[in-house]
Amino acid sequence: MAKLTTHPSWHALNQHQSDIRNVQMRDLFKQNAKRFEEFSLDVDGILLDYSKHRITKETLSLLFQLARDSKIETWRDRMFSGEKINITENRAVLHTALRNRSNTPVAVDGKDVMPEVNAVLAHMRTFTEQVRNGQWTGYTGKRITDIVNIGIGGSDLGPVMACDALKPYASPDLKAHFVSNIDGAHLVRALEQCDPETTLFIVASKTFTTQETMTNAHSARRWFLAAAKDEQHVAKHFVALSTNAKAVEAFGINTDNMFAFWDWVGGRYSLWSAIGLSIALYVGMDNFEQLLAGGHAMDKHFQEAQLEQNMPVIMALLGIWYNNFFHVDTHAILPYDQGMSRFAAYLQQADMESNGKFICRDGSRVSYKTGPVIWGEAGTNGQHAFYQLIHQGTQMVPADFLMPVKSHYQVGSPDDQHHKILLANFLAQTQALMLGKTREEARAELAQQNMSGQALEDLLPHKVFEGNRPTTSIMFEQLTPYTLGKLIALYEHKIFVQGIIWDINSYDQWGVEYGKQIASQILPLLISAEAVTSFDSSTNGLINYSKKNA
Ligand SMILES: O=P(O)(O)OC[C@H]1O[C@](O)(CO)[C@@H](O)[C@@H]1O
Repeated sequence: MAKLTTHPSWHALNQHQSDIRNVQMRDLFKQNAKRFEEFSLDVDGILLDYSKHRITKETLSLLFQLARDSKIETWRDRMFSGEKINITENRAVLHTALRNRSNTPVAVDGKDVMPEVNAVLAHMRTFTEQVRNGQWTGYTGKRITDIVNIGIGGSDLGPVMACDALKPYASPDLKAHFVSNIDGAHLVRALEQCDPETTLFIVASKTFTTQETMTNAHSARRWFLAAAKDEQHVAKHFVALSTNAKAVEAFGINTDNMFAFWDWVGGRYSLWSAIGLSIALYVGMDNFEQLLAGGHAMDKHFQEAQLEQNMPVIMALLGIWYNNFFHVDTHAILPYDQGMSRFAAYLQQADMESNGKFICRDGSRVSYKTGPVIWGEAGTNGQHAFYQLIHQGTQMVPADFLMPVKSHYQVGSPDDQHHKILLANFLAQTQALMLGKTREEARAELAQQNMSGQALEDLLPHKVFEGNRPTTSIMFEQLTPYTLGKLIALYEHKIFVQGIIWDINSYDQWGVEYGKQIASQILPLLISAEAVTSFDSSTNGLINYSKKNA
């Protein structure tokens, strides 16, 4: 593939950026009453408003050309067809097969994976129904009341986020806990709320070797056996979600109670697989399948819509526009829905572990910026924390605002004031960020408040908002399992498109390994009594301080 920066569209975008960088969005809205209609898209109940961006029709057409120069459509088809596009691990990238509700054949190494996918889904259905209807009991015959998912990264963040988001669909008889951190506090605090007789542990690990997960799982097993006494009872209380049957067996979990998935499912793309078992237990298998159906609907849109009407492509290109042509460093995810309060954390892994890379697919170093820092918080909490910087800070922070029109929670009657206030804030923020407040407007406002003279002049500069700060608004009717599935898949494909344009492999994560390697060298040294001198002086000093004060 030709180097990104040599594409004519790249040069044209650089030139175009210098032509329009001072254009004000407020003027673009004044000049074109149809700006919203022209820069928004409604796909199967998800509305994407990208009119509050520093773009014109020309910007978009250059960006679409860049996507075409990067052969997005070809790469997309290669991914969906099961080609091994994860070149450093020689693996296909097929999380889309997990939610392939059309059940069309998808081949890896010439073999259709759909029968296996469907078999695991059927296993999940049988098991979740047994647990939820009380047929599956603990070792004393009591029904399961608590599930504890033990996993980390992709084996945790997706299930945590989805269970939180879909709480209105949850069974009132089942509480879900998530333990990820190796800090013992995480496990202890979860176990404090559980009874060994009625707790089911789900050990979720693709590799079944991850230090945090295996240590937590062994400690949970000890906690359980301290009460249950007999190893045979483990079978009723521990199930595994993994690709590694040998390690599952070695842990002592019957492989009948193992829910499999495959190496072509990346950890951060795995909530659609058996890793979603905690979601299926919590909200029921029908709802889990709705989540899959939503993901599949977005897959079809991504595959079938032309680039100009393609939601993930548009979002990816807007990200490229700011990242590579305005040189911004971050991207905020701001859901106005309390249930989505873990959505930014989920996308942090999905995006940053995928696109935080400086090496091109051919092994050379990139000469442009790749993935931004992803962060965020649920509205309106974020407003009272970091929005100040988004409004008046010195750096541009493009942000996605997400909001359901209807809430699951009606508070107060006759009309739900909470949700209306939330909606008003959502709408106000994006408008304020776009419009800003000019010196003249601020002056008039202060005068109206009876300020004048030097006092007014002193305060005036602090009251000015430059505006022109870009936001995307994503609205949908209600946060249902189907809609959540669509939203997650939307972001997954956005990440894919950006990775292809940046010419990096979005599906490995070698960067995570290095820290793990060093931790394994340090661990034995923490146990010995001798002072450590083998590392740099800072690391030696910190190790020796911790030993002295242990
Ligand atoms: O499911 P596993 O194998 O325990 O891995 C957990 C996580 O660790 C990582 O490899 C690195 O954080 C992630 O990609 C993965 O989601």
